[in-house]
Amino acid sequence: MEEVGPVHQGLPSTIDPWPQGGDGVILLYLGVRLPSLGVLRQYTCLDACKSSKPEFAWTATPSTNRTSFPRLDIPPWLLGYHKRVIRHVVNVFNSIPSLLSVPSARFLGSAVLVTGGLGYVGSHVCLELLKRGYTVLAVDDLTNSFIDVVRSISLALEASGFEARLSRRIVHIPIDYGDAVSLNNALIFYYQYFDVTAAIHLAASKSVAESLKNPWKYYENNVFKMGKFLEVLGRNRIMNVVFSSSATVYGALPSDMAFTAVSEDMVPILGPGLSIERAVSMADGLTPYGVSKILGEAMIQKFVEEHPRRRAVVFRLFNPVGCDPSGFLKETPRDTTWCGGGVMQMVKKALVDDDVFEIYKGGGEGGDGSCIRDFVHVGDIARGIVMGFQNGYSPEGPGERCRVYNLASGEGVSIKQLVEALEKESGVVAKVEECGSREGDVAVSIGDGAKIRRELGWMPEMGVKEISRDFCKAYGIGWYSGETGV
Ligand SMILES: O=c1ccn([C@@H]2O[C@H](COP(=O)(O)OP(=O)(O)O[C@H]3O[C@H](CO)[C@H](O)[C@H](O)[C@H]3O)[C@@H](O)[C@H]2O)c(=O)[nH]1
Repeated sequence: MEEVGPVHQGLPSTIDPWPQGGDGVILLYLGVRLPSLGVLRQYTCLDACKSSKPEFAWTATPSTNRTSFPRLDIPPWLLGYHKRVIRHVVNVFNSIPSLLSVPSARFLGSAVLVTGGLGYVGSHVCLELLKRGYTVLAVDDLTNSFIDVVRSISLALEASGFEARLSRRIVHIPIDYGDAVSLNNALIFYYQYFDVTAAIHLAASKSVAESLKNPWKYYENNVFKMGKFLEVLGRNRIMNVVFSSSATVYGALPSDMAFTAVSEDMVPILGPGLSIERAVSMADGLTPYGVSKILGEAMIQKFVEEHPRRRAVVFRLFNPVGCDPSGFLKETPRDTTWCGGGVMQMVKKALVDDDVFEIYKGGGEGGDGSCIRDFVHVGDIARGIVMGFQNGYSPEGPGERCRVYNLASGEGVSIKQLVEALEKESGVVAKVEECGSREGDVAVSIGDGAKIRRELGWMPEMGVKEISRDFCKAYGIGWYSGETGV
């Protein structure tokens, strides 16, 4: 079998592997030789480099603050011969400068593992963790994100008035969260520096429509890989887990209950007392994406049951929208067809590129003909997730070791109302067209937020106005086209 190569091997060639550090931000290269991993390349964004602390002075020296290391290129004609032996020799040569730049192992405090850490919700969660002084290990294979997000997070952190401090750092681990061997090796490596105490699992394929076309991708990415991931967490004794599930587990409600705000107990987590058949009948009209999330929740429950010290919080996210108020951090999906083509991106096309925005039919009787969603500002979502993660440690927290919460505002907003709010905030009028309903869409989705308010004290701080304002600011739409941070 082919030896496991460098972990960034599968990345598209368009990615600049050596991004430049921004103003006041130094991107640090850490190269480490691990037995089965080849040369593991990490980019560490250390705001701490600004610190005058002597133990970090080395990070700013010219030898480590460079954007590329000398590499030995293998001529193609040589590749055919004794491929593995040659690669091994080359790796040894290549690892010499890396080894010279690695600090001696020392304990730098605790860290939180965030899968999908450079994605839309993930990057905002990383920002929230950094604001609260945590070190973040962001696992992200860049299939639906870009390396530049690390820099955006740093800029947003600075813009939010948080001074760069030694205790705040984000490390990007460019691997697939379901690649158990690489993840395990990365954790073994980082345990030299950090005590990885918790994992926030956000990585997933997330399009309802795509899951109908290609269900196997959803079972693979959201279920099978998650099983391997939990096994790695168990092996590395990570006891606290937060899992982002979705409102999609509720499916569609009967028409006489269409405007009911769904509560957590309407679809409990699958377990011995609740079979999958029963769950599917409770949540009518489930899509493969919905099933993958129901199974994910069940796996988290099982993970917790297996060890008395494990705790988990499952969040059912309603529609995350908006951007960080700084304007530096926004949704930058690589896949703009499915997992990045949410409603806001579609309205943006109409506002900026003069496209026609298609309003899908839904909403039920008494509505305005468009679907109704419970939109939650992504900053509020991130704050809720971090509150849940912190509460997981708290002995005073609610007794159950695996808890489930809706991350919902409790208020329904129609798509037409959302478009109006964006038009008002930007000063641009969008061309719209009313169409038939979209396959897999539920007409109304509103979550009951009473439980999370009661137990965690979370409630959204921003509504549709702030969502529209921050979105227009981040993308420089209409009146915001001259703003900084765009
Ligand atoms: O061009 C468009 C795009 C969307 N919509 C409408 O806007 C609403 C939101 O659509 P999104 O595609 O943004 O989001 P969904 O509600 O379909 O899905 C979202 O919520 C789900 C939970 O219900 C999952 O969590 C999923 O990952 C997340 O993207 C839907 O009613 C849809 O009909 C339009 O009218 N026109």
